[in-house]
Amino acid sequence: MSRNQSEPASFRHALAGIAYALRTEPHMRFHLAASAVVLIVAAWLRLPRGDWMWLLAACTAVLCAELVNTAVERAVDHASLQRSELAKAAKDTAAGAVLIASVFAAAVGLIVLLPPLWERLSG
Ligand SMILES: Nc1ncnc2c1ncn2[C@@H]1O[C@H](COP(=O)(O)OP(=O)(O)OP(=O)(O)O)[C@@H](O)[C@H]1O
Repeated sequence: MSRNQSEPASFRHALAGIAYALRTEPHMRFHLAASAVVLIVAAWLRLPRGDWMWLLAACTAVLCAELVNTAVERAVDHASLQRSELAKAAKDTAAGAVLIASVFAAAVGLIVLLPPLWERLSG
């Protein structure tokens, strides 16, 4: 592996990593679909720019956490498929990152998206 790889090559590898996670991780597909729905609803509600920033931050946090979680799972399994306390700690900690990002995203959804959505649907 070259340490001086060109920018387009690095970009291609990053896209390949995202495509890999989408192909192999149902959670990643769910988070991407949920992000798309949230952003479509935000556009429909014509939310102000400040609200968009929160929603984009929440979607980005969840997708990045899921990518890192997938990377940790693969790296641990590549190192050894044997069960160990350290392997468990690494995977559980990475899963914790996804949980925290998901709770943040749910809170942002409740605070930013729910009130205007409720208003639109009920009025
Ligand atoms: N080598 C291992 N040694 C000890 N415990 C492990 C090991 N591999 C997995 N585990 C435990 O099983 C849990 C599930 O691990 P796994 O690799 O199956 O990920 P997962 O929960 O299926 O994630 P995803 O659904 O995102 O693929 C881990 O969080 C950890 O607690």
